Amino acid sequence: MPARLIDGKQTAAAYRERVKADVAAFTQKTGVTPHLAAVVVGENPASAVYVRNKQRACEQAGIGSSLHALPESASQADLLALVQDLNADPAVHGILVQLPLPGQIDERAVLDAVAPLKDVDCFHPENVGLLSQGRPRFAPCTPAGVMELLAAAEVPTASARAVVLGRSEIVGKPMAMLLLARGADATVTVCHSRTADLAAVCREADVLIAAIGRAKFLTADMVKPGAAVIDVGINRLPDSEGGGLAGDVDYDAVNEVAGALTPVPGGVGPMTVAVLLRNTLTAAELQTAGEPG
Ligand SMILES: Nc1nc2c(c(=O)[nH]1)N[C@@H](CN(C=O)c1ccc(C(=O)N[C@@H](CCC(=O)O)C(=O)O)cc1)CN2
Repeated sequence: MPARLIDGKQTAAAYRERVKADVAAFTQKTGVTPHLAAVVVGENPASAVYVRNKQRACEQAGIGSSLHALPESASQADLLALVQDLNADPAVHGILVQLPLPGQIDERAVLDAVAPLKDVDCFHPENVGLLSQGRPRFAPCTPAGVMELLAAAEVPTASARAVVLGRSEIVGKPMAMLLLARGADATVTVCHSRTADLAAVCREADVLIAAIGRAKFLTADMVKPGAAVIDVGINRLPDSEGGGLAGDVDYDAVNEVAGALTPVPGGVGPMTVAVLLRNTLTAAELQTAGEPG
C-alpha cells in the first residue's frame, strides 16, 4: 500500500492564513507593518525564484518587503556594509541573506553580522544558542516547517525514535534540536554520509528526516515499514536524467514502505517560506515598544 501523502502546500496555506490574521491584528494594534529585507548576491536563478516567492508571500500576508541585490562580483565589505545599513534601519524588522553566496564571500561572517533581533532565518549563533537551550527566539524555518508538517499529519514524536540524515547548520542540526526539545520528546540520532552502517541506523527510525542534499539518496531498504519520512532535499536533476526536481528520497520505492511521506515539490519547501513569515512578525513584535517578546 502506498504511504499517506503529507501535503506541504495545504499545510503551508493554512499556516500562512494564521500568520496573515496575526499580522493584521499586530498592525492594527501598533500601526506598524512588519518589513522583511531580502539580500541577494549574484545571479543564481534558483535564489532569484526563492526570493521572489518570499516577497510574494510577504505581500499576501500583509508584510512589507524590499529586495537588496548586489552583483556577483560584490566584495565581502560591500555585503557587510549593506547588512549594517539594514541592521540600523528601524523600518526593517527582518533580514534574510539568501544562500548560497558567491565563493569570495565568507558566509559565516555575513550571517554573524545580521542583528540577532532581525535574524529571521535563525542562523545567528545567539539565536542558535537560544534554540539549543530550549528557549528559541526564532524558529529555524525549514526544521520548524518539518515539525508543523508532522503535527498536521498527526505523526507522534513523543518517545519516537527520530533519525536525522544530514548534519548541516541550516537543517540537520536545528532539526535534531527541535525533535529533542521538551514537548516534541523524540529520541534523536543524527547521522551522515560517514556513519557506519547507515542503512541500519535509518531503519531504526519511526520518524526519518532526509536532509543530506543528494538526489534519491534514501532508498527503500533504509526505511522501517510504516515510518514517517520527511524529504527536505531539493535537488535539480541534470538534463541527462530528465531535468526537474528530486528530493533526497527515492520517492517511488520508499512510497511502498513508508507509512507517510512528503513529496518534492509540495512538501517541506512551502513550509520554509511560511515559517519565515511568522518569524518576520515575531521580529517586528520584538522590535516594537510595548509588544511582549
Ligand atoms: N537564507 C536562506 N537561504 C536558503 C534557504 C533558507 O531557508 N534561507 N533555504 C534554501 C532555499 N529556500 C529558501 O530560501 C527554498 C527552497 C525551496 C522552496 C520551495 O518551496 N520549493 C518548492 C519547489 C520550487 C521549485 O520548483 O524550484 C517545493 O519544494 O515545493 C522554498 C524555499 C537555500 N537557501
